[in-house]
Amino acid sequence: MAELPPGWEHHTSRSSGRDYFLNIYTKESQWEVPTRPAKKADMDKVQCSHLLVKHRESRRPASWRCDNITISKEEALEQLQEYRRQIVSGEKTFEDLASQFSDCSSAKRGGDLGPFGRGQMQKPFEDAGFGLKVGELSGPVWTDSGVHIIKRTA
Ligand SMILES: O=C(CCc1ccccc1)N[C@H](Cc1nc2ccccc2[nH]1)C(=O)O
Repeated sequence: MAELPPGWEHHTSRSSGRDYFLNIYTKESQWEVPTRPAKKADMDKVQCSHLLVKHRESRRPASWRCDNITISKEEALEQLQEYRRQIVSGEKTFEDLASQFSDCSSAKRGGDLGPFGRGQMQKPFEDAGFGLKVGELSGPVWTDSGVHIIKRTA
């Protein structure tokens, strides 16, 4: 492979055997051979994944998992705290539980919401996300959507 622009690593996919390229700053990967230096994560953005449990008072008490969510706020919190315990103990991974149980469409991507800046997400979520260090897991965070645990990934 010709010399790569700065900030990229050349990898080979274990599943497909295809070459791919990893941005060493944002940990994002791409199939296309990079032609420009890898962009650094902008400090005014964070990247988070989350696991959302909705309840009957959620702004939209429905999701890909359930077309009519009727559990109480207390029950949602109990479920979320059990997921958090399993993640912290190492019994389960965040991505596995978010993929299976999150009431947000981001469940399809292990809970990943992509990078976001201030002013994009509901305020309690934004403040929690910007308050985390990379790799850190939040406690329960309440928004109009329900109750979340948030993992900052970049
Ligand atoms: O708003 C969305 C989509 C969020 C999303 C952003 C970027 C990529 C993929 C999904 N879904 C809501 C549930 C929900 N409420 C949230 C509040 C804050 C952050 C993420 C959230 N997810 C819902 O489904 O009711």
